[in-house]
Amino acid sequence: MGIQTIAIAGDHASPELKAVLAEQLRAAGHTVLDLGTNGPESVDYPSFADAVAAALADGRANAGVLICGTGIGISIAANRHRHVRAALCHTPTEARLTRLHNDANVLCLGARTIGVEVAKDCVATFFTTEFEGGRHARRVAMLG
Ligand SMILES: O=C(CO)[C@H](O)[C@H](O)COP(=O)(O)O
Repeated sequence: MGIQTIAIAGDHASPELKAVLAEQLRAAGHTVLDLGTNGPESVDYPSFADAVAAALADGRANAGVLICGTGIGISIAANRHRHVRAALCHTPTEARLTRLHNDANVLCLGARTIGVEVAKDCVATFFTTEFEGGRHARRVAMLG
């Protein structure tokens, strides 16, 4: 995917993992836009999905990472936005295939369901894998 400006956000389940992944992304040369949350207070994951979607829409970011407890709710919320292709990944294989086949622009992770090292591998794979195009471009275009 090349060097990106990456918006990262999540709910109250996310801050610890989010900090690790933000540091990993910075170390890889990306610019990171941290849209919160950064504390343990209970917050609502759809707001953070909306914040990353807005950053993609207005050009503040080219890609995103979203984290909630399972990654499920925040991926559902993110995919309500037509310009977002959010992929909930549990393995680097899924992260690779969703870039190759779906041109996913937001990686979703579950802070309560994934280990830190696997999450880091997902991030590393997602942001170094290019969309394959070809037959997949036709299908991605059909997503609207
Ligand atoms: O995973 C999530 C959504 O898919 C949320 O992180 C989870 O629902 C938050 O739960 P709680 O308010 O009990 O901490």
